Amino acid sequence: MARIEFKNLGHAYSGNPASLKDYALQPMNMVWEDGGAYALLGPSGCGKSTLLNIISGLLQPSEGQVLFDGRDMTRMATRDRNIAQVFQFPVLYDTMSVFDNLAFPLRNRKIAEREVQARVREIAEMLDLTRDLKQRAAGLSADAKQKISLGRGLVRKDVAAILFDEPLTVIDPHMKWELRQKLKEIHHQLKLTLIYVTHDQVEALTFADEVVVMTEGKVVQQGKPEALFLRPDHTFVGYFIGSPGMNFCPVRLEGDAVLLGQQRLQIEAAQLQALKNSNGELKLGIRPEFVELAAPGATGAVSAEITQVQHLGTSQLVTAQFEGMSVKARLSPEMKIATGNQWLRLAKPETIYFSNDERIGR
Ligand SMILES: Nc1ncnc2c1ncn2[C@@H]1O[C@H](COP(=O)(O)OP(=O)(O)OP(=O)(O)O)[C@@H](O)[C@H]1O
Repeated sequence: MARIEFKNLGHAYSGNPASLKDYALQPMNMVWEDGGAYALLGPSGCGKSTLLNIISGLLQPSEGQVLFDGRDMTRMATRDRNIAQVFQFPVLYDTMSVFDNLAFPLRNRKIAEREVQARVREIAEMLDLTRDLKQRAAGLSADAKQKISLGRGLVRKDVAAILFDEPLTVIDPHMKWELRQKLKEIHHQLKLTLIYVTHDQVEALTFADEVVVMTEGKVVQQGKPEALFLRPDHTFVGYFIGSPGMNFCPVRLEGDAVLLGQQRLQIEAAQLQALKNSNGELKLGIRPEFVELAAPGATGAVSAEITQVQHLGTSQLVTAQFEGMSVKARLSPEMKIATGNQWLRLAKPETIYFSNDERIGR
């Protein structure tokens, strides 16, 4: 396994970008630690496949370098990079048995047959494929075939990294959950460097130790799932992670007063200072999980109109309007909540402030 490093790495398919907008991947520095389990998360078209293909060597970046353990691999062919890749759809030999499919990457590298036998059985056991080893791949379901593709990705011990490109797309929802758990377990057992591409936040947050969030060709945050939830660096992370995502309200300063529309909001002194120090477009961000009902005129609260209360079993999802803005609150299922006028506390220690969409302050 290897530590993978990007040095000023960027890619523009046109070859001559005039501005940052022209990059599929904006120039960046980044490190993927040896043995780390990473998820690369972002919406369609944000540059995930471009990044993965640069690591595997299917694509040469238009600028910068890719290093494996300090060695420059930027111009190295795919076959010399020692990367295993698992795609959305099964890639295997239908006429071969499951065993031979799993053994293929090892036999191809002239690994001793005794070692092949042992390793294939080990991986088959991990993926619950032991019973199917003698079967021909052709007769198996799409789920089972994709498990074999995962096994083929995991079977070699000597790879620099394993790249998964939305590998659970064809798997049915129940088994998806099981396989995600399996991959996590396998990672802990084998200590592989894994990069798992997905546009599904649940998949990313359950699989990875570190999540890398991308939008419009840019990595906007790399961090542990809790950090993405509690301290998003960018409004996109607040919006994309969580269900529903973070609430955002534009705020403005008038001297020492923080205004949301016509209402004045009392906030902590340190946060007020951070707002005063920044000169961009300001927004308050709070997760629905942290919004509270408050007494009229309470510190950090605004007067709002509750327009909808949805009972969701383990919580109630409340929609409220004020000053032309809409916010959601996730509240306890036992509370009695009526529609109509109600004060909501939005300024709390958990509240994050953004300037030009980037987090400021604490
Ligand atoms: N071969 C190409 N030539 C020109 N532009 C491309 C090419 N491949 C991708 N792009 C563009 O680069 C940007 C990033 O695409 P990429 O496929 O990396 O995104 P993605 O996040 O993997 O999307 P998806 O989840 O839909 O696969 C997009 O705007 C896309 O249109």
